[in-house]
Amino acid sequence: MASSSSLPSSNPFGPGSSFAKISEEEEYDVTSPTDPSFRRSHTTSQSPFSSEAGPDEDEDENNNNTQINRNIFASAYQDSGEGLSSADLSAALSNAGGPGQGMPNNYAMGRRTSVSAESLNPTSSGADSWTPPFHPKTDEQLSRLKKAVSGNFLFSHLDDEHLKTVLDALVEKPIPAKGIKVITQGDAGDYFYIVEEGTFGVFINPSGAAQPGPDGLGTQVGSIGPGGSFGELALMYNAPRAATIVSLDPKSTLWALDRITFRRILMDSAFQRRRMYEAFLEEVPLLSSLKPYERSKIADALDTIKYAAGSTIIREGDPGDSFYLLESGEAEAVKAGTTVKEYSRGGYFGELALLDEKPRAASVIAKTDVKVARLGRDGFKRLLGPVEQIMRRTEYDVDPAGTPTTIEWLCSIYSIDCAMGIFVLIPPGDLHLVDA
Ligand SMILES: Nc1ncnc2c1ncn2[C@@H]1O[C@@H]2COP(=O)(O)O[C@H]2[C@H]1O
Repeated sequence: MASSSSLPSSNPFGPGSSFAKISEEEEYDVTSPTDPSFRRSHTTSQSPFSSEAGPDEDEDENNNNTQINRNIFASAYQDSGEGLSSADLSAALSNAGGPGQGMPNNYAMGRRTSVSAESLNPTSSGADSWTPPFHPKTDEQLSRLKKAVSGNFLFSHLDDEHLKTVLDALVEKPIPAKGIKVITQGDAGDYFYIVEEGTFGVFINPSGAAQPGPDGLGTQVGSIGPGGSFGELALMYNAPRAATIVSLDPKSTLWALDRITFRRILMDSAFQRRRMYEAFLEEVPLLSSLKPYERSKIADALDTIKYAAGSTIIREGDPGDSFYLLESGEAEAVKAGTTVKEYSRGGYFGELALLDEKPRAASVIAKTDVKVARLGRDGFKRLLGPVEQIMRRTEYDVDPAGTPTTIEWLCSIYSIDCAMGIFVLIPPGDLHLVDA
C-alpha cells in the first residue's frame, strides 16, 4: 500500500533535526553514514571519529598527498580541496544561465519535492506487479554504458539478470555546461547517477541544505569522475540529499537510474555490504582517519574470503592484485621460512606489491581459520589514497640486518603509528605516546 510523506524542509543531518523516516522502511533501523549519530548507533565503544573533517583537514590531507613521490591513487571519487570555489561556481552558474537552464528533465533543481513512500522492500522484488522501466538503447549507447558501470563497485556484485534490468532502466543524461547542479543538498532523492564522462564537484553546506548566495553551496569536499557514482544516500536512507553535486566540465554525460529500480535491484547488495562491513571497518586502525562516507565506499568494493588454517593467502614472489584486511582469525607473514609479522583482526597486508608494483615481498599464511576482506587493485587505488602515507610509513622499515628495529616492531605489535610522536616503553611492556 502506498502512502505519501513530505520530506522536512530542514535536513535531518543538521542540528536539532526531527526527521521522521518513511514508515514502510522501518525494517532498516539505520542512519546514513553522513548522520552525526551514525557511529554512535553502530558501535558500543566511544567512537574516536566523532566529527567530520572540516575544510582545513581536507586541505591538510591534500597537502600531504602532494608530498608523495609517486601517487598511484587515481580516483573516481576523491577528496579534494581543489576545484571551483563556491564563488567560482556561482559565476559559472550564472554564466550557464543559472541553475535550471539547459537542465535535463527530472533533476532536482533547487526545488523541494515530496516523495511518495512506495512500498519498497528491496528483498521482495518480484513479489508484486512492479515492472522495471525499459529504455531502449543503441549499440553505441550500450557499449558506453557498460564501460561506465564496469568500474563501479555497486554494479560488480550484480548477477547477469539484475545487471541487465539495471542497464535497461538507466537513461542517458547529457550535461551540456559547467556549473549545472545535478543534485541540491537538502532536496528529496529521485535518481541515482553514474558518471560516464566529466567531473562533478561535491559541496556540503554545514546547515544541511544549499543556501542562496555566493557561498550557499558550502565547501567542496570531493569530486567524482568517470566510473564513479552519486546520489545513493538519499535513496538508501530516505533522507534529503546530503550534498550538492555540480558539473565541473563544459560537457559531461551521466546515466540516471530511477529511485524504485535503484532500491529494488542495486540497493539490496549495496546496503547489505555497507551494513556488513561498517562496524569492522571502524575498527581497522589504518582506516581510522577516513570519514564514514569514505568507509562506506570501501565497503562497496570488498569481498569476504575464508581460508582454512595453514593455507597460503599470499605467496612470496607472486604478482600482487589484491589488498587484504583481516576480519577474523590469525595470520602471519613469512619470509625465507622466518615469521616477520603477525596479524590479528583489523590488520592489513598485501599493500606493498600494489603500492610499488613489485612482486609479493613475503608469504602470508593463515595460522587459524581466517576471514579476510579483499579489495582488488582498482578499489585499492581509488579508495585508499588518503591512507597511502600511513601504509608507506615505517612498518616495514628494517635495519641493515633486515630485521625491524625494536621500536618499529613494538609499534606494529601495538598497531601504533610510529611517526606520530615519541613513544616510551613502560615496563612490563606498555608502549605510551608521550608527545605528538
Ligand atoms: N562526503 C560526502 N558526504 C555525503 N555525500 C557525498 C559525499 N561525497 C559524495 N557524496 C554523494 O553526494 C550525494 C548527494 O546526494 P545523496 O545524499 O543522495 O548521495 C550523496 C553521495 O552520493
